[in-house]
Amino acid sequence: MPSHHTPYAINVRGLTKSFGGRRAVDALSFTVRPGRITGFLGPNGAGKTTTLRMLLGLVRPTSGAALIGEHRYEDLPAPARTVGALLEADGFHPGRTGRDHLRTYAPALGADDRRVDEVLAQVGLDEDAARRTVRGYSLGMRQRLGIAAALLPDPPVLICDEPTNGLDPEGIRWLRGLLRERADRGHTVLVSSHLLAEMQQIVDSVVIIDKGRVVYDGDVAAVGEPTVRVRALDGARLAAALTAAGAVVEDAGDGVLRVRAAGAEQIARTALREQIVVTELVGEEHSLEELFFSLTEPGAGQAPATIQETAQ
Ligand SMILES: Nc1ncnc2c1ncn2[C@@H]1O[C@H](COP(=O)(O)OP(=O)(O)OP(=O)(O)O)[C@@H](O)[C@H]1O
Repeated sequence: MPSHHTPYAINVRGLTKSFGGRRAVDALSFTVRPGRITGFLGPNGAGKTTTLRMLLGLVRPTSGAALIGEHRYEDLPAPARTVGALLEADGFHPGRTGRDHLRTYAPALGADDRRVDEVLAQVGLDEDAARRTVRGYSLGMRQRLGIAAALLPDPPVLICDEPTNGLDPEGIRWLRGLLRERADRGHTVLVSSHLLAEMQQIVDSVVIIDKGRVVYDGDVAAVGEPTVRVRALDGARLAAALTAAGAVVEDAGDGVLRVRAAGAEQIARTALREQIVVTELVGEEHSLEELFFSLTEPGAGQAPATIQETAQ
């Protein structure tokens, strides 16, 4: 049997799910690597929850595969110990205390009472909270309890659907630390969310889907990298000079160059040295939010974007 510490990638291959005649998930393919936090983003109805449910063996794919490592969830030797999942934070018995809730699940997951107390502490539910019935929990406390349940077996794969729901800014910071710690231990972490600004702070990679298809799959660091938009009378010569100086230059069409790895001042100095007239020079910041809307707004292209393409 694989040890708790065996890393598992998540492999989604040609995954399709139709409800009636409608494709909620449409030939989706992406990989979630261990040792990173991957965000799974998309507008309402994009197919995020359906995809996560297929990964957890709760929904049967129409075709394609949703694999943990190379196995379907139900074919894993110890699925519940391998994959921790936070789906919706309302599957709790309202009359049961937080601690009792975890104790109910613990034996099947190979966790003892000490582990229950450990995860309660990890999610910031103190002794008073642990003794209270879930009926009196706030949404944020329920979310923390759901995360505690997912962490009980210390699983190498953690899948969370909208984990920031109900968390205040402090709670979001705490969640970020918790997910980071798991990724740093080589675990696989997949988190779905609508909260793009927060996701940009939390995740390393992002898979954006829209209408059941991947529209972006890449590093968040590449999304946030600033670029400079330049227009010059002799664009081709300026591009060559900038490239020679170590910048990454892309022809954005319509006479515009998009430059990376060089600031506006360096570009202006290069143009001055080469005696090229610059007619436009604008710094551009790229947020995940901006990318998200450019890819998912009505009329946005459906082809999977590369980092180069999305910078245009
Ligand atoms: N059991 C079901 N029967 C019929 N249609 C469904 C079912 N589950 C999901 N759908 C449809 O599939 C599409 C994708 O839904 P899904 O919940 O996966 O999207 P989502 O990205 O998680 O959205 P949200 O952010 O709103 O939760 C939607 O059009 C939804 O109505």
